[in-house]
Amino acid sequence: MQSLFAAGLFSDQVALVTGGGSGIGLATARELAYLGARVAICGRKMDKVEAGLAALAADGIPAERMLGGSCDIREPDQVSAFVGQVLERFGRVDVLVNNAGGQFPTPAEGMSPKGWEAVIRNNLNGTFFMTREVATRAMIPAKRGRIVNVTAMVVRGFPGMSHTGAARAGVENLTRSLAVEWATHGIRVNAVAPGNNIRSSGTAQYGEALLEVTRKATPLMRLGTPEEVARVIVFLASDQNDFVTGAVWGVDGGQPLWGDIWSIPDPQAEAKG
Ligand SMILES: CCCCCCCCCCC/C=C/C(=O)SCCNC(=O)CCNC(=O)[C@H](O)C(C)(C)COP(=O)(O)OP(=O)(O)OC[C@H]1O[C@@H](n2cnc3c(N)ncnc32)[C@H](O)[C@@H]1OP(=O)(O)O
Ligand SMILES: NC(=O)C1=CN([C@@H]2O[C@H](COP(=O)(O)OP(=O)(O)OC[C@H]3O[C@@H](n4cnc5c(N)ncnc54)[C@H](OP(=O)(O)O)[C@@H]3O)[C@@H](O)[C@H]2O)C=CC1
Repeated sequence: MQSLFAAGLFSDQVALVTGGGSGIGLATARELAYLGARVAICGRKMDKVEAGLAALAADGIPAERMLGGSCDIREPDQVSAFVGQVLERFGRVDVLVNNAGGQFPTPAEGMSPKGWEAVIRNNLNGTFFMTREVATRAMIPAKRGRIVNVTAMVVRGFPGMSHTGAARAGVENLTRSLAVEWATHGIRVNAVAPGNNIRSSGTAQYGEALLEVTRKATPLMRLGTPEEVARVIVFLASDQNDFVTGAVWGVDGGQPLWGDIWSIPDPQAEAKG
């Protein structure tokens, strides 16, 4: 593996990456580990976490520098237990990447209260629970930390997935609040918003036809990769970034600026039959 960043940039540091068993999370964990960090990854499904650990091992990361566990970020008890495991094993957390998340497509009018709540819990509540746990137990006592929240490109709303749009906007606002509240604790808090155009294990479920729609609505006329998102996350998580906090950085090929992204039906065309 080659990296844009200086070898050893994260030596002696510990990084916790939620949803680190697949996609953008795994690409981030790989880059951090390659740069010397000890990495802890988690997800709901242990088989995915184990596949992630195996991928890191295949890239030459020694077993003593990684830890994987099952943890549903929506459950405060599981979050507390996992953070406890990481602290017991590695003794500190320098970097937290809140990458775990996801949703399902549905028109707002057909969304049940449980469906709405499931996605808000997954993306907004889970991010807050993990952040608070890591900050209070590791970063605030150490007077040092870098948090990077992975959101989504929601500047034009998220028609067809309004629950996730609301949750991600909430995380962006949380990013700004905590950047100010915790500046005096030596903690920087930023967010990375991938465009809805990154080819990953996550977007595979949307199918090639929708991905083609989103590709054509991207000025750079291609889909992005998990590694391209990971590089921006890693920069923000590093000591090379010493004056950026409370920022939301898009990695989207210019998608917010141009093009019709959403394949939702045109209500007027529908009315005409
Ligand atoms: C239309 C616009 C599409 C534009 C497409 C553009 C191109 C792609 C852009 C993609 C951008 C984003 C990419 C990504 O985020 S990648 C990550 C991908 N991974 C995921 O998104 C999967 C995550 N999903 C989950 O983990 C779970 O589904 C979730 C946590 C969200 C819910 O699981 P949970 O176990 O909590 O939920 P329950 O099964 O208990 O159900 C609770 C209620 O929610 C309703 N529900 C759940 N899943 C679905 C579904 N797939 N479809 C419809 N409804 C769903 C369910 O019905 C429950 O409600 P009710 O009991 O009232 O029925
Ligand atoms: N790819 C894209 O185009 C875009 C992605 N994003 C966001 O980027 C992030 C990474 O997505 P991507 O890599 O593409 O997709 P993946 O589906 O590969 O990654 C999501 C990861 O999060 C984990 N996860 C989901 N919910 C939970 C939970 N409640 N607790 C713990 N872990 C959880 C999943 O593991 P498990 O299922 O085992 O829990 C999985 O490893 C997500 O937040 C996604 O919504 C945003 C915009 C666009």
